[in-house]
Amino acid sequence: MRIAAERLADTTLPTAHGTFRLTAYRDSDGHEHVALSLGLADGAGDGPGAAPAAPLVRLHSECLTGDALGSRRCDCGEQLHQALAAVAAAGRGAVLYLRGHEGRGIGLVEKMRAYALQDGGLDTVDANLALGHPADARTYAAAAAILDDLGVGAVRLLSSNPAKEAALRELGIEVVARERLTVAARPENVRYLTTKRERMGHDGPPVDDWEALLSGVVPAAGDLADRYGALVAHAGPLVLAQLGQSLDGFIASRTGDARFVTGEEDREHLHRLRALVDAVVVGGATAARDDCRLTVRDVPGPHPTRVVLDPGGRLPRETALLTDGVAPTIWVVGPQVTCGEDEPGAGLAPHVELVRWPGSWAMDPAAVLDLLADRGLERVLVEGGGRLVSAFVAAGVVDRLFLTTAPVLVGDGVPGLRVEGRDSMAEALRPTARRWLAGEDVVTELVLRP
Ligand SMILES: Nc1nc2c(ncn2[C@@H]2O[C@H](COP(=O)(O)OP(=O)(O)OP(=O)(O)O)[C@@H](O)[C@H]2O)c(=O)[nH]1
Ligand SMILES: [Zn+2]
Repeated sequence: MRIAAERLADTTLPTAHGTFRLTAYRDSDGHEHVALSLGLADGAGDGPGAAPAAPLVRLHSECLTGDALGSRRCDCGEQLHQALAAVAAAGRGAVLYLRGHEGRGIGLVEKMRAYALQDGGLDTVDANLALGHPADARTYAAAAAILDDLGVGAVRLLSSNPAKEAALRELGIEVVARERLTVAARPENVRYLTTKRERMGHDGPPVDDWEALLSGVVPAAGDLADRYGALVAHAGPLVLAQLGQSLDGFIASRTGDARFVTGEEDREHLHRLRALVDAVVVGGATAARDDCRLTVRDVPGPHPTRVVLDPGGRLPRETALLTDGVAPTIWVVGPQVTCGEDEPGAGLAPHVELVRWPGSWAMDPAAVLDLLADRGLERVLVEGGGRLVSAFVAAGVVDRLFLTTAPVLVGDGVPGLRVEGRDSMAEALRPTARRWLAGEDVVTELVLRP
């Protein structure tokens, strides 16, 4: 049964989008709603044969944080303004501002509790469920009653939510079309937008799969979801390793020329891995030889912290990692290394932290990972050179190894991955493998730890 919505006040409201008729209602639950409308009375007078097109209508759910405070966690504020602009442009229609809908009907305080759970990793649906609420507790009877009062029996609905359309139909309002409002995906809202699409049946424009993965959401299907979804979904510490080598197992020629063993697609893959981890680790000799930057350039995404394991302190002071300032760099040197005339680390750029490897230990992989974990860097990519990656693999600390092979034969040079020799094939390492083509190259992903 329709909740009566009583009309209590009628006035006008000049806004940035034009001057609307503003009508106030109270429903039988005590919620006070407003309708901002334009041209509805005019349209009603068109008479038979010249029936006006159904007006543009938005049922806007109250969202204090988005509508009034400009929150970027959701798309509500932008949708409200787009809807008002669309109705103004059409010259005929209404935006119903529905109270009691805050937090999809669970109220402001509960929505903020849900946000706190989302800060801890839950998505918007699971956060509601964890608090004992339905994913969506809104009802639209008051909205239908208000439309009735405004003389609107058929609408072109501004929404990406098919459930709203169905609810209005149930309540006897004809929905002749549904038109979507588009809000730009941003790092802060992409997870929310993706969850609405993937879990709440919204059919707004798709959020870019890579943006979704960067925000921790795994799209339902697609190459990127297949390749990187498991890494994104993996909770807790994660150690990845990656090497690009020739088919005969070299990462550089015998003069150290490493440009370029694998192709552009593999480099893009490497940049995606970098964007998905907290830190990348390289050996000092490799960093000195390649003067690499270890940043994310081929795809959107954050740069990882760069960690150079350099027992001999060979990294030249003018190298990009120590001078470019674009991402934090941790330079781990052996206990005996002197870094200049003065105090260790004197004169280093502010983005560089110098760590002296304590006393007698070798830079053993597990201890390196502990050092990084102490700094909150738990998702780590070990990316070169061959000896360093092999040492991490041999230490049994790598979860997944991405080994790209390029159809090139180098004959002699800097070796890529090396594992301990076995006497028989039966003893050889044969981990679960997945592979895909990256241009001319083959990426093989080996699952070393389940
Ligand atoms: N519980 C909860 N509510 C939220 C969250 N983010 C936004 N909301 C509320 O969701 C409501 C808006 O609903 P949406 O799901 O964004 O969109 P919709 O109204 O279903 O669909 P559209 O018509 O396309 O906008 C507002 O009342 C917001 O307060 C959240 O993370 N948790
Ligand atoms: Zn909102």
